[in-house]
Amino acid sequence: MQAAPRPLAGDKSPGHSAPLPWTLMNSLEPALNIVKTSTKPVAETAQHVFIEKEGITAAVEKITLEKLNELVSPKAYNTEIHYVDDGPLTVQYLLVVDALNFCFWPEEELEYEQLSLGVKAALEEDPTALDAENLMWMDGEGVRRLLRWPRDVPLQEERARLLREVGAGLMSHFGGSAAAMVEAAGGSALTLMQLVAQLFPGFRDHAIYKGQQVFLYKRAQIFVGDVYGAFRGQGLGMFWDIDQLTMFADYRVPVVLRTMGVLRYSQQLEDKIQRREQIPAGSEEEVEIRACTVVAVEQLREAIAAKFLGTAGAQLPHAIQLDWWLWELGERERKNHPPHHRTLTVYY
Ligand SMILES: Nc1nc2c(c(CN[C@H]3C=C[C@H](O)[C@@H]3O)cn2[C@@H]2O[C@H](COP(=O)(O)O)[C@@H](O)[C@H]2O)c(=O)[nH]1
Repeated sequence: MQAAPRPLAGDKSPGHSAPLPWTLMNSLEPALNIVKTSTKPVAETAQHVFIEKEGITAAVEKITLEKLNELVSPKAYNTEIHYVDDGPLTVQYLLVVDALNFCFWPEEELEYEQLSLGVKAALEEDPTALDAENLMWMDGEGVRRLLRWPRDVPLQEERARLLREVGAGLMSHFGGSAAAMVEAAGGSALTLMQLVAQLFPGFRDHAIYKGQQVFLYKRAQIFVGDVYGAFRGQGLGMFWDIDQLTMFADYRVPVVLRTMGVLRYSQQLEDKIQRREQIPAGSEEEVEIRACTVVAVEQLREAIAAKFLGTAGAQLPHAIQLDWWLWELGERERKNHPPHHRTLTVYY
């Protein structure tokens, strides 16, 4: 695999003065995939959530070559509900959306689409709406207006703080430009993931599970996946290691994997979720749900690779393309599916 181009000493790419150490770290260590490596041991010892081999086999059985081609098509990314102009403003838009892309469930009617369409409308109304210097002054009322919601949105003040954090981080490192931050990652998805998590604490989605640090980096990864999807893998969306990203550990996909028989919860956990009891952020149950979801999608991908090995015309979907399929399925079926787990958090 071609390593990311290493910035030459004194490289003066726009937005910063010296080569970024994390680019070197990731170009030297593309295998240093902290999400994959830290979620595996959780899945191996989990006591509340279990990955069912039979479920994986049954799910892959149903995937035809035609379905496979659908999963890898550029149309797999939903551009209807996003601002997409093939330019730097699309990157600014995606960073703002993914800074707010969490915890809609306390508001029954609020879904991800309200967020993506609300920010899109704000940008179409005022192209400077997402400029870093405006984000730096964002307040709770400004967030409610962004989402065009009739009342306060869940964690409204936190969402405002996270946007201020993005505005300040972009101003201090990349002249206010999210596109300059993407360019600084040198075409490496893992480098961009690390860069976002290092610059903006709100994206540093991790937990301590039985003393071990577990990285999920859901919003950092979804931002990279969204740039890849919105630019259809070209230009600013071209990442040589995009297949290193995992699925995005949210609260919708675990439900889909349960209905497919891929994930099984302990009776005790199932009862809590059925009672709509909150599962605390960082608890063993929460971390096991998220880590097992990541590992289960990796195992789905491996089983798909084995099934279609040598099949003419078959292209292996990236974990993020499997994610988009599972998430869209979960969104469509959410009224018929069992309840998702409810964790109050800024991470997903
Ligand atoms: N795993 C995964 N989680 C995702 C997404 C997206 C948006 N992606 C779309 C955009 C472009 C692509 O084409 C996708 O269609 C949102 N979420 C998460 O879901 C939850 C929201 O759920 P609900 O309350 O029902 O709206 C919340 O945690 C949110 O962060 C995804 O793609 N994957």
